[in-house]
Amino acid sequence: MTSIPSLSTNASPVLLITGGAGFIGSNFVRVVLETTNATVVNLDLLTYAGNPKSLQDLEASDRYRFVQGNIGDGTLVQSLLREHQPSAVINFAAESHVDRSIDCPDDFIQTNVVGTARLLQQCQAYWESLSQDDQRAFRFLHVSTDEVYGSLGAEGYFTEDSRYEPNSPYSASKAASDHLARAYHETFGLPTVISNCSNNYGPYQFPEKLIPLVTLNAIEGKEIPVYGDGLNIRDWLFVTDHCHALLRVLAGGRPGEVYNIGGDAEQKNIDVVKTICKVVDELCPALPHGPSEQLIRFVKDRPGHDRRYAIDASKIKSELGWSPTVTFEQGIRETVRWYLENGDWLKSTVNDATRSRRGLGGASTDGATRPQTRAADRYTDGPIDGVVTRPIKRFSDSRGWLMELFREDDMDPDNRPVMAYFSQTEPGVTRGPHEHVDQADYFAFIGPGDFKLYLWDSRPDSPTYGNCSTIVYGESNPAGVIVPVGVVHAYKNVSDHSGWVFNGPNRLYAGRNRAEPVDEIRHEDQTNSPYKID
Ligand SMILES: Cc1cn([C@H]2C[C@H](O)[C@@H](COP(=O)(O)OP(=O)(O)O[C@H]3O[C@H](C)C(=O)[C@H](O)[C@H]3O)O2)c(=O)[nH]c1=O
Repeated sequence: MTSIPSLSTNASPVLLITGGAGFIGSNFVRVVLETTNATVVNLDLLTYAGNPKSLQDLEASDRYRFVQGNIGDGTLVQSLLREHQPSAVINFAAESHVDRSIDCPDDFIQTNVVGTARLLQQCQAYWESLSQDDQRAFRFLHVSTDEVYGSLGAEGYFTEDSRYEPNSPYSASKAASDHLARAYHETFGLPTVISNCSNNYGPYQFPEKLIPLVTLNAIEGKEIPVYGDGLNIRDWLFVTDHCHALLRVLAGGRPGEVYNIGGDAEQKNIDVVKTICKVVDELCPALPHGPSEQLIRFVKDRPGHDRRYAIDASKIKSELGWSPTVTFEQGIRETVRWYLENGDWLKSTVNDATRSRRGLGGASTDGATRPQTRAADRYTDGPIDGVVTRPIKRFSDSRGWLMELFREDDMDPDNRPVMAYFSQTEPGVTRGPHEHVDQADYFAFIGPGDFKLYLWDSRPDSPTYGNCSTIVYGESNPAGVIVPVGVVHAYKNVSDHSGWVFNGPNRLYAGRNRAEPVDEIRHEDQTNSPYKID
């Protein structure tokens, strides 16, 4: 049993673990409860990558307490510290996916930089309130990444003395948080320790990262995106090996020090992908799509893609007696098997937010004024936020009847039609999937007959990102529809007659002679696009 220092006020150690519902955090909580006598308070905001199901089986334990909340919430953190009197705070809470940080850096700055700063501030105040003995026992362990060191060439390794050269918004935000943890030690004496690890893999990893994403796509027969030439190198660390290393750092790491944690398992990405494909084929011989390797697609490279990461872990090995125990081959097999056996966990994860994918059928990202839409890897049936359906109203008097599609005063001013056109659609004809770039699309299917409307939510910031739905409109369901910017849509005439579609844009063609297009309609014409309906 690993021995972790406790405070004089507690019989056994109490750990405040932040981000404990995420991938590494949840594995760490499990390892702590299994191999120590510590009690865990898990503070996690439950963003898209945090899943309470990862720890559901531990909920009954009297050594485990879950609190939903933000590390940046000073009042909450202060009350947790006062109430539980932890002997250590282990900070896993972070936004961690490089691709997301490229698409949307703000959350990374907010959580990783501002959040860590606020957490440190509260920990500092708490630490100052402790007795001298308890101050000596206390640790703030900041869990970080080797990406802060930038990219290696073909030779060499990252050591604890390597220069910080972060290349992505993610690694820059982690670098900033490392500097803050270091500064709190240097300036205020808070006993902070920083660990920088290589790429983790194993159970409970959100399927946006390479290994779970490839595993799932191979199982489901979906294309497997490999960025660039596939020759980038990562050092792979099995997650439980990492957790045991962190326990050693907690028990014996010296305040103000940095420990690099690596798996001694350098692999080219393409080799990782091929190994996963082989293991999937072997464990699932009956898959209909044949050798999984045929799903591999080389796609556009990640911007600023670091070429190689490799860690020299000799400090933690010699000082704290830790070494990785799981080989890459064993770890991959165990991971693939876990994903095959844990469909329920996966469903609970990917229903809320789906795996990100750069390069496969994604909408182009070259225009700064365009919305940041991105094709999800997988779409699941579900409602789509912001799509509005309005019944078509029919009014009549002695002069005849009138159909009203949209009423100006119950529409958003941005969507009020200023022009209109009708188009005719033949039976069986599909209008190609497209999205509008700067204004909502609103239309009504007039009939005769029915049209099937297909919708895909491709807005990464949307609460229903990754959902798709189909709705039949027209004769059997007379309605007008408003489709927000960034929701890809297509429609197909499913009736036996030609039918009419009314479209009411507010400024599709503006200017003299209506010749100048204002809104841009972007068609999904990439061969790998998931937006296919025939
Ligand atoms: C998702 C994906 C990735 N890749 C490539 C990009 C990388 O060269 C490699 C691994 O990518 P991933 O996004 O899984 O991980 P890294 O960008 O190396 O970063 C990871 O390891 C460090 C230490 C952290 O600190 C990050 O939090 C963690 O996400 O595969 C592809 O080729 N295709 C894909 O679909």
